[in-house]
Amino acid sequence: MGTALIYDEEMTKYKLLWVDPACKFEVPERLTVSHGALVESGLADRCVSVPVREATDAEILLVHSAEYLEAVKTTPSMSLEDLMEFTLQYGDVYFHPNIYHCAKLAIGASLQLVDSVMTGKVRNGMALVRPPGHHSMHSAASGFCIFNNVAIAARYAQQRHGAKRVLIVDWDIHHGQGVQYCFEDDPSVLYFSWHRFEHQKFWPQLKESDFDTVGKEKGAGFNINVPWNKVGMQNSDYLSVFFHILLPVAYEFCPDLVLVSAGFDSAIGDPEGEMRATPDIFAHLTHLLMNLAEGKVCAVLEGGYNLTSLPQSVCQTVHTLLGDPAPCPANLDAPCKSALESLQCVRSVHRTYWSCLRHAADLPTSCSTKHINTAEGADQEPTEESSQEIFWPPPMKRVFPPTRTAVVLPDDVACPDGCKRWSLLEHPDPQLCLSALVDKMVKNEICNGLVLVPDVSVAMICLAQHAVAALNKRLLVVCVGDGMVPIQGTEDGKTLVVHFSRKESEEQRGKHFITVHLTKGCGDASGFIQAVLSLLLPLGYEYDPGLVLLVQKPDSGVCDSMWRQLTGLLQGLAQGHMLVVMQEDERKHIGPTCSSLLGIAAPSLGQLHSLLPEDVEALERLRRRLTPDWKLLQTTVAEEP
Ligand SMILES: COCC(O)(O)CCCCCNCCCN
Ligand SMILES: [Zn+2]
Repeated sequence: MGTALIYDEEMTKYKLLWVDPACKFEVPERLTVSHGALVESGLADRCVSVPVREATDAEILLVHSAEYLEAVKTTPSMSLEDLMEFTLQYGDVYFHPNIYHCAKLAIGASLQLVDSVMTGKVRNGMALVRPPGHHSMHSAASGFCIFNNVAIAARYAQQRHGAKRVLIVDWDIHHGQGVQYCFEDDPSVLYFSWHRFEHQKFWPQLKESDFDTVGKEKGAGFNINVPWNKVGMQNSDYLSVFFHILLPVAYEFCPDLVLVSAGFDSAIGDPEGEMRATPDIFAHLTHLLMNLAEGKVCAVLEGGYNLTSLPQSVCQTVHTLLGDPAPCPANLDAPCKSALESLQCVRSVHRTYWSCLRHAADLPTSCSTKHINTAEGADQEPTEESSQEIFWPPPMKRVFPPTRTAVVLPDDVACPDGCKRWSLLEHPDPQLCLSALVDKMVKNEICNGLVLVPDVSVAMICLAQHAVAALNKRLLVVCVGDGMVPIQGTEDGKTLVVHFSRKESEEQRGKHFITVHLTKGCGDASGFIQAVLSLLLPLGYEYDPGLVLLVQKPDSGVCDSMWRQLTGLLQGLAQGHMLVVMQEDERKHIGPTCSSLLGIAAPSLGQLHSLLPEDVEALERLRRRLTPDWKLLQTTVAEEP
């Protein structure tokens, strides 16, 4: 299944007709450079081009009032003076004779994308639109937005396609208050937004953009605000919020559709965001969402004003939507103190609504006091716009290996569609065969592989030794199932073993040999997925291996959908170089494993029940033990003594 790309140059045909410093950088070039980069890189040709259409009045009225729609309808025939007069009633937005037309196309593009994904015509997609939408409200334009594209798309997906639960992920650097207002009492739409806030000093300077606005009445818990109280947030800060807030909650919510308010003013170089996350981070943010809702992900452009990092970020997002392996995450280190403070605040206020956050810590003392007197900060100016030139390396070219998935199977087992059989014939010695396969992966001739062997333990040792010794690559070994893990020599840090087991392991074998104890092992989806999201992934991203070895021990009890989630999520590491090793009598897992290795989204796990209390305690004990060595596991600020 393909990736839809929806764009029409008509949406570049409006611009600011007078002087207004607040709106000066919302220019048509934002769209032309983004689309141009997709064409230039060959990505546009790999997408399914879907035409735009105009939204109907009924679709606009899903979110907006008739009065507001009627008012906007009068703008095409207005004189310049009338347009300026009309604009004055709203904030940080401008009107133009053609903006109503473009606003209808922006909604129509979003709805065409929803249709294409919900009907299964494509797997996922991106709509490049102008004007953006997430600030516009029931009866008001705001922040360059006329109509709320994504809010209308969410309501449309529910009414037209029967989507029950819709997740909106807003990674734009501004708070989409229009989306928040639209769904704040609605438990069927979970709105997640991070945004520059600076203790309410930053636009739109709303108290209700802070972490303690969680939704109202039945919608309580279904509105998640992550305020960035400082500029300069980096990749580690963004990933930490995904691992410790968004992903655990998103998997518990179990959406039928994921809409992304894809604003790229959260990328480095943007004059509005002033953050320092690099464009490749959007490859990982996108990848981490692609096993939700069976892969039904619709990204709709919001903001993004740096005409270099915007197209780079758009390309990173589309690369990943197409299934291309993600680049290795750029220089991750610890999340900053301010990010940790926000992380702890959000987890604390949401722990009553989400079982995956039940064990979250209390509000940090600093934040509760500062939280009381932030009102003082409201009237001050936000951080001065930095004038010095900012540089960042262009994202690495993402070359797709000639073979995506190689398989080593017993002769009597057919090679699954789309895979390439790696025959034992050329390499009579099975161990040599495995080593040769690893060599091809490291040379990027093969992306990933599945190997069925007589004895996983023997294979594991051989592969570990070869990968580390011969290839000098850091190796992450993820082992699922009880029993010994015969990997020696993790002391040198060249191998990190994470073992999911029902048995509490007595010996703690140091920082690089981690046993995750789950009462029911991998049989309990909610315990297992939470351990994967908030323990395994942070460890894996921080370790940044060159190769991932995923081993399924015999009778591990892991179910197909769980196994495919794990196989899918781990492909965000090591540029997708993952080798799955299973016992050769585990034939029923061959098909499901290969579909994940081929990039097909995993089935959803269903709405997850609460974690077992003993698992929660075990995971928290493990986190406390590991956090001094693994910074991305942190979820709280170190309390001042
Ligand atoms: C959905 O629109 C995308 C967006 O969120 O990027 C719009 C931002 C409007 C920012 C308005 N204040 C500008 C003040 C000048 N420094
Ligand atoms: Zn923005």
